Amino acid sequence: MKTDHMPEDHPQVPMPKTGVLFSNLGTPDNYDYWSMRRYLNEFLSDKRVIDYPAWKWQPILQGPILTIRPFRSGANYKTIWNHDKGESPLMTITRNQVAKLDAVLTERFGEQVMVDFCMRYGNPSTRSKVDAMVAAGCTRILFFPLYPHYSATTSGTANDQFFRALMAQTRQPAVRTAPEYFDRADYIDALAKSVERVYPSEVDAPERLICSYHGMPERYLMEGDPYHCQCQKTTRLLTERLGWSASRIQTTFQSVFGPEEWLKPYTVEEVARLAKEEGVKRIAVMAPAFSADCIETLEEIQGEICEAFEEAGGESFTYIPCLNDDDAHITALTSVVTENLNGWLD
Ligand SMILES: C=CC1=C(C)c2cc3[nH]c(cc4nc(cc5[nH]c(cc1n2)c(C)c5CCC(=O)O)C(CCC(=O)O)=C4C)c(C)c3C=C
Ligand SMILES: [Fe+2]
Ligand SMILES: [Fe+2]
Repeated sequence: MKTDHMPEDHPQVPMPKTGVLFSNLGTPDNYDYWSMRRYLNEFLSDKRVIDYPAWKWQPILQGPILTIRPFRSGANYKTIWNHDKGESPLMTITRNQVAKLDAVLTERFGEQVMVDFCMRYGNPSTRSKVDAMVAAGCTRILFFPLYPHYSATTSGTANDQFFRALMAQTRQPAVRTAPEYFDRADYIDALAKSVERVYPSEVDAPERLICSYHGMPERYLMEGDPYHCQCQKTTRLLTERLGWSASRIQTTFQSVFGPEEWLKPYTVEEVARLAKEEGVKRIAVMAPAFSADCIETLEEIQGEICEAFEEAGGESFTYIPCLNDDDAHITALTSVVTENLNGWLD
């Protein structure tokens, strides 16, 4: 943008825009040892994720964990890798979601809105996308962590990284962060529709529907992280929306890491217990804490957790995919965005 009173050598001032920057967890650039090591090192060095003092944790992380885990996790990533695109499913799905959100938001608000995504760990980095938005003229940014539930280990650290990126800006934009949306009717409705696509009514339903949420150390709940309570509420609201009997739908937590007690019951133990002790033969599992399918759903749920159920005597295991780029999901996310742009873009 140029105006008459500007001297010839005045820096270019772009037309002001409003940015909507979605943020997901991040994923390795590849599944080889060094890509995995780089990703896990960044992730597991984050104090919001693992809060032990560095003098105690770093020797363990840099020693045994980053020697062994990159091989193990790399082998798991290889089984789910999107070889055509050369990237992990989390990356492909996040890009597809954000392309749809961009189309809807641009149709609604025109070229004054700029929509993009970044990752908390790895690429595209939060810093690079904040730099790009500011350079493109965004004088306002709505930052949107793509997690339905708030946890300091996910949304909290995503926001931290956003604020770190702002520290580097000469011309800081005005900013907002989007709130969690675990109890919104449109998000619950999107979850319910994903169940009803597979089981149109309770008559068709399996003996149990397991809502398996990513876990975290129990200690974090005691220290005030609201994630556990928000997960429980999502299951309750989903049960009410589906109209199924409450005893058919359960909450469990997966992906235990390290020696501490994590939120319970553990999914892998509960599905085995159901088969062994209650004689349950048919279950379905869904993962409402994940906005996109990823290693934890495609490999852990459909691999390890499914095997635990079948080895314990279970016969039918169905995985209900995450909301990904479902239309109902895009509608729910668009509503959260438009509500949080209120007064900026109408
Ligand atoms: C070690 C502590 C971890 C905590 C606490 C944690 C919380 C947490 N994570 C998600 C969402 C995702 N996690 C993913 C992968 C993943 N998570 C951890 C550890 C913790 N997560 C690790 C070590 C990994 C890497 C995979 C592995 O090596 O096994 C992913 C998937 C990434 C992908 O590329 O597909 C997501 C998404 C939530 C919602 C959450 C909240 C409590
Ligand atoms: Fe995780
Ligand atoms: Fe709780």
